[in-house]
Amino acid sequence: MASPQGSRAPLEFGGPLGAAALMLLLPVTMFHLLLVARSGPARLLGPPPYLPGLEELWSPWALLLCLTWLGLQAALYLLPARKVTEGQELKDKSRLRYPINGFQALMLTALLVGLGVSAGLPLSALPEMLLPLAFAATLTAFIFSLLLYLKALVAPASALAPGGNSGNLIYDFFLGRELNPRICSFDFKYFCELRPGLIGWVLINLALLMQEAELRGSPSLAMWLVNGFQLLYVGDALWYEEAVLTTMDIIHDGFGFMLAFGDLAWVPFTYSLQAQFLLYHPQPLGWPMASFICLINAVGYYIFRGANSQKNTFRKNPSDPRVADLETISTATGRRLLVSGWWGMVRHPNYLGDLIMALAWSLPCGVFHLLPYFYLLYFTALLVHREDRDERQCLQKYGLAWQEYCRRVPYRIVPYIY
Ligand SMILES: NC(=O)C1=CN([C@@H]2O[C@H](COP(=O)(O)OP(=O)(O)OC[C@H]3O[C@@H](n4cnc5c(N)ncnc54)[C@H](OP(=O)(O)O)[C@@H]3O)[C@@H](O)[C@H]2O)C=CC1
Ligand SMILES: CC(C)CCC[C@@H](C)[C@H]1CC=C2C3=C(CC[C@@]21C)[C@@]1(C)CC[C@H](O)C[C@@H]1CC3
Repeated sequence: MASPQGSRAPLEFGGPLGAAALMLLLPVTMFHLLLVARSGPARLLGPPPYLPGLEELWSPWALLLCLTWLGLQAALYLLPARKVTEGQELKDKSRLRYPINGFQALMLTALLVGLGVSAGLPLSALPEMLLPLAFAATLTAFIFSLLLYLKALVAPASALAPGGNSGNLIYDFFLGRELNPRICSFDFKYFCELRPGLIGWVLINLALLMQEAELRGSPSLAMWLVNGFQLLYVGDALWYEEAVLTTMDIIHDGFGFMLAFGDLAWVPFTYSLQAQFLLYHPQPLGWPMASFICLINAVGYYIFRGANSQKNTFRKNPSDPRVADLETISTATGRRLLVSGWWGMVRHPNYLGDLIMALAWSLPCGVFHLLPYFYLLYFTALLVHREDRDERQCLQKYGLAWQEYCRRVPYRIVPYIY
């Protein structure tokens, strides 16, 4: 099958073999983490405490809950939005329209959950259901990816993603064939990237905090910090929702198993690992250390937000007074590249801020277990790989100008180190 560009895009993620391995490895890792987090020794690198049988994984109630959650988030997505914005230009020169109401969905979910809890909804029972819920989410992601693959078979060539159309079934199923699968104006990738998984993540965190309060009288300081930091991160992503429209996931990647599983299962069940760990392994944390960790998170957030906002402002309007004085390089495409400000420090300052925050999310869990640092380790690998993919795409897009940028700003993520 020809790629939509006529020539085949180079294979990523180790080709079909790498894709097959990841499809197996990612769910296995997620279940390993869920099992180990609740075990006494909580050893990241040891074997799981036991292997759960199907009766422990499969629950029709969990599947129903998972589908109800998706239905609720879809209904909130369809509510009137404060703004409808246009995405990047597509190959056929058209632009898709996207509702900007993610933050509103977060607030309405908080309201509904608050009403539910005060009416007796047993939210603190959620942690006991994490295993069957994760299984239901994985199953849903798998079936959803299958439907997306089938939908792509009847999509016009112009709707296909640059990668994900190699002709190899496993590779294409993993990467995703269609760039922006939609039914009417409902955009599946945009919806999944920001709503059910991210909001589900903070809801699971909250349930863990409530269960800790039930078990020990009140939530620990460590649990408050993890909940607060991660709520800030999710709130920020939904507040600046429009920025996701320029990420490579939306512009470049198809919607397949990688993103469906990542969004619907991986994010809520592994990103909540620190809170899961704290429920079963309470950690003493004093105010001086807590203040220091808050400072680290604040520094990370400052860099992350500063860098992302600077680029987004510049891309929207290069003459905006907040960015008009920054030094730039012209490119043959007509777009310019920032070479001063945050983007003159390293080539991905936003990744640096994100990694500093990831460290702050693990530190409340102490330094005697590796498990709560899983996110930091995985995220470092993800961002290094992502940075490499982005560099290749930018080199292709900007050619000599990108080489000049790399010469002027030699470090990728960490100044003087990487
Ligand atoms: N928590 C998580 O699991 C994850 C979080 N993230 C976070 O999401 C955010 C978005 O990340 P991501 O989509 O990977 O990438 P970026 O937001 O870093 O976007 C990269 C793009 O920015 C543009 N760009 C690069 N350099 C410059 C420059 N000097 N001047 C102007 N534009 C430039 C290029 O696109 P163009 O020129 O076409 O505009 C490039 O393709 C980040 O903060 C990241 O940390 C990302 C992945 C996972
Ligand atoms: C499981 C796989 C190895 C990879 C799955 C990757 C996905 C989990 C991530 C790909 C890009 C993401 C982004 C975000 C969350 C994680 C995924 C979906 C954000 C929404 C997180 C908040 C930031 O402010 C914006 C991010 C955009 C990219």
